[in-house]
Amino acid sequence: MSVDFKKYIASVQNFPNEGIVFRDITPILQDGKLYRAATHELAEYAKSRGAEVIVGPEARGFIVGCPVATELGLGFVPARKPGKLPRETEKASYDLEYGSNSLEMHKDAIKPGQKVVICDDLMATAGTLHATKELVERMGGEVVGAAFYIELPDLKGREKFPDTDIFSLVQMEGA
Ligand SMILES: O=P(O)(O)OC[C@H]1O[C@H](OP(=O)(O)OP(=O)(O)O)[C@H](O)[C@@H]1O
Ligand SMILES: Nc1ncnc2[nH]cnc12
Repeated sequence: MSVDFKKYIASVQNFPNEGIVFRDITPILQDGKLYRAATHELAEYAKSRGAEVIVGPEARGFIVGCPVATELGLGFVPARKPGKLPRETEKASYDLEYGSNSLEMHKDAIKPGQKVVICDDLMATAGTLHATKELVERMGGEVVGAAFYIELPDLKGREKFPDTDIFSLVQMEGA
């Protein structure tokens, strides 16, 4: 099934801050066929990259990445916001379109040499991708790709990762 996913993304002006156009994927999630189709496209991509594990940043990266992992029979590793993981962690900080934050992963979550595809709903400035990739690499993992429902090309996230393969279902103009 070839789907025009853009039709199902809601654009909300001035959320969460003035000047931001929030791209809301919940209309995709609440339709079982669309959610499955989006998951399937990301799973085909991850398979083509030879993914051995899927990593997703909290929170929307869980919604996007977990079904990709289960479709492929792979494990899922969460990158969580600070203070949520109970065992020893690695931490990386990042800026995003509307603020800054940190992400943590359990230190033993990725095995040296393991091939990782990072999944998330959207790439804007790619600060989140940067932090997630840094955590994976600190543990000796290899990021073989990153997959998103939405990419905002005007924020030039892709240009920050000339050596990383990046896949997105749709590109949307504007910040
Ligand atoms: O490319 P960037 O500029 O880093 O922005 C993209 C990130 O921003 C959003 O997450 P957010 O931190 O708002 O968290 P949420 O998933 O918990 O809503 C989105 O889900 C991406 O992870
Ligand atoms: N414009 C945007 N819409 C939804 N999530 C985002 N995360 C960062 N920028 C975003």
